[in-house]
Amino acid sequence: MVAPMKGQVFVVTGASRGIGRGIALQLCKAGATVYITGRHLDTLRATAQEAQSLGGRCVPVVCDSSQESEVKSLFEQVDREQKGRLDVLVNNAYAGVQAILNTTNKSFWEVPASIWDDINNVGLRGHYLCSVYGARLMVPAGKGLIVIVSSPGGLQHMFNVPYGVGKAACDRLAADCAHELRRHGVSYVSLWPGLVQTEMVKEFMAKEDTPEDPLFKKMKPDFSSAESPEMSGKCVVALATDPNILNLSGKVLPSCDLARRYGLKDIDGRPVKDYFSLGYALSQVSSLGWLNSFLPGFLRVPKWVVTLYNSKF
Ligand SMILES: NC(=O)C1=CN([C@@H]2O[C@H](COP(=O)(O)OP(=O)(O)OC[C@H]3O[C@@H](n4cnc5c(N)ncnc54)[C@H](OP(=O)(O)O)[C@@H]3O)[C@@H](O)[C@H]2O)C=CC1
Ligand SMILES: O=C1Nc2ccccc2C1=O
Repeated sequence: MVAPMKGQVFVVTGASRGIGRGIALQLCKAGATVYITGRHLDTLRATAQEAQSLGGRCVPVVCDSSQESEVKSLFEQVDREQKGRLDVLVNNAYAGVQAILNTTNKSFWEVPASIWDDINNVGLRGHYLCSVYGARLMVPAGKGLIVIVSSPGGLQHMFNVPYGVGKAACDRLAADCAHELRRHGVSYVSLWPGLVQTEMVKEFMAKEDTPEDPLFKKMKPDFSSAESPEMSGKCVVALATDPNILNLSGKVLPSCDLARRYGLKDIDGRPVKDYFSLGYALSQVSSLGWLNSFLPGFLRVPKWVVTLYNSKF
C-alpha cells in the first residue's frame, strides 16, 4: 500500500471524534505518525486503534486545549519522541458544537455570557496556544504547515455571536500567523469544511423533537449530501503533500475549492457539495431557490463577489 506520509509527524487536536477523527484516519491511512488529542483517554485510545489499523502510527494524548500547561506538555512529548520534528499541526479541537445546536434561536443577551468561553476558550484561544508551541518546533526546522479548522461561519451571522466571532478570528489568526511565519518557510492556512456528517450533527438531525427547529430545517435539505469527516482528512493530506503550499499560506481554503484543486472526492466517491456554486447560493434565498435545479453546477460565485457582499465598509 502506498504510504506518501511515512515519516511525517502530525498533531491533530480534538481527534477523538468528528472532523478530527476523520483527519486522523486519513493521515494514518497515508502512513503518517499522528498525535491525537482530546480530554478523555478511552475515546482517544479507540480512535487511535482504529486509525492505526489503517496504517501509520497513532499516539493518543490527553490534552485539554484550554490549559496551557497541558498544551506545553503535549509539544514537549512530540519534541522528545520525534527528536524535534513536527511537520503539520491541525488546530481542530472544539467544545462548542452542543452550544451551537442548542442556542440558534436565542439572542446573545438571552444566553449566559459564559457561552463565549464554552466556544472560544478551546476553539480559538486553544488554537493560539497550540500554534505558539507548534511554531517553536517548526521555525527552527525552516518548514511546516499549520491548518486551523474554521468555517464559512466567519463571513456572516451563523448560529450565534460567539461562534461567528470565533470563526472570523480563526481566519485572521491564520492570516496573521502566516505573515510572521512566511520568512521561516512555515505555512498557515484556514480550512473551511462544508456541512459535515459528524456524530453530534447526525444525532441532532435524528432527534424526534427537532423538525420545528429552524437550524434543523436549514440543514435538513443538504444533510444527505454533506461531507464525511474524512473529507477534511483528504484535504489535509493534499495540503501536506503540496510542494507549493507556501503559495496558499494565510488563505481561507474551502473544502469544495480544494476538491476542485486536487481532484478530491469523498470517501464513498460522492462529489463534495460546492457551497460556492451559484445554484447553492440562490437556494439560500427563499424566493430564488427554484432556480437551483435549472443552473449548471459549474456556475460558481466568484470570490470577489463573496468579498464584496460581505464587505463591512
Ligand atoms: N460539524 C460540522 O458540520 C462542521 C464543523 N466545523 C468545525 O470543525 C471543528 C470540529 O468540529 P466537530 O468535529 O464538528 O466537533 P466535535 O464536537 O464532533 O469534536 C470536537 C473534538 O474536540 C475535542 N475537544 C473538546 N473539548 C476539548 C478540549 N478542551 N481540549 C481538547 N479537545 C477537546 C472533542 O473530544 P473530547 O470532548 O473527548 O475532549 C472532540 O474530539 C470545529 O471548529 C467546527 O466549528 C466546520 C464546518 C462544519
Ligand atoms: O462550523 C460549524 N458548522 C457546523 C454545522 C453544523 C453543526 C456544527 C457546526 C460547526 O461547528
